Amino acid sequence: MEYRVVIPAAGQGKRMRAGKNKQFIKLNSLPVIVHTLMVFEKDPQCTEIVLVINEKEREEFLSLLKKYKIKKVQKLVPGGQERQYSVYNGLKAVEEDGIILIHDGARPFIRRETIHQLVEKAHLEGAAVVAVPVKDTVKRVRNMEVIDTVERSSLWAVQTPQAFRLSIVLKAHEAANRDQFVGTDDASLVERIGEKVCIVHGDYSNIKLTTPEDLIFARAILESERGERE
Ligand SMILES: Nc1ccn([C@@H]2O[C@H](COP(=O)(O)OP(=O)(O)OP(=O)(O)O)[C@@H](O)[C@H]2O)c(=O)n1
Ligand SMILES: C[C@](O)(CO)[C@H](O)COP(=O)(O)O
Repeated sequence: MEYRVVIPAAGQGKRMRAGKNKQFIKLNSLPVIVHTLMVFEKDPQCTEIVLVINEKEREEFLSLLKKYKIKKVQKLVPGGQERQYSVYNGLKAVEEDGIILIHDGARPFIRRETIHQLVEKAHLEGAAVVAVPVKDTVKRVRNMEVIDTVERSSLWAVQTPQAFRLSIVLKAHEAANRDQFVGTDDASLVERIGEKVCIVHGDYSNIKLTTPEDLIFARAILESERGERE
């Protein structure tokens, strides 16, 4: 089942405190964004990658695409102030209907088999996201005081990719813009217009590189899975 992917990579990486966009940090001599792009470049079912970037970094991204021979990125689209606006700019650049994945450039460890399960689920149901059961106890807190404990058995930590029929996720973004709603993921925009969103059980290793310690985990994941990743 073919699909296209929008990869938002236009953030500043403030929480990483690396002094540059975390997409350019090297893991085993390859920039984070190249690890991520390669998963889709090598997947025969992926027909197009739309990469959303900070315009100030266009030359740096173009040079990486050339150096690593990443051919499926035919569109480099400018990002926005929020991740949601960057994703919307990417979605508007997709010209054909079908299944579209939205995947953070900062999540380099997504597995092809998970992507394919997700695409199938979205094809059947309209929307599906990768998630893992929460391991910690989660509490609602105000002013550093516990308000209540959230019952854990129904809690899942949602990651990306998030997969949708293009028409559904475009409608959801348009509604969010109209209502000036900003969500932390794309599925929340689809949920709020009443569409069903299904879960595909992913891997705990599909981490989002957000804070410095995530780089330690990332290098350990690469070491532990050396040679396994396609
Ligand atoms: N305005 C934005 C914000 C984020 N992203 C992208 O969305 C993904 C997830 O966002 P996050 O991990 O929060 O990245 P940053 O926004 O760069 O991190 P920070 O919040 O620490 O600055 C990243 O690949 C990031 O580049 C984007 O394209 N446009
Ligand atoms: C979309 C996401 O990766 C799902 O877990 C997450 O919400 C992105 O959050 P961020 O603060 O924009 O990184």
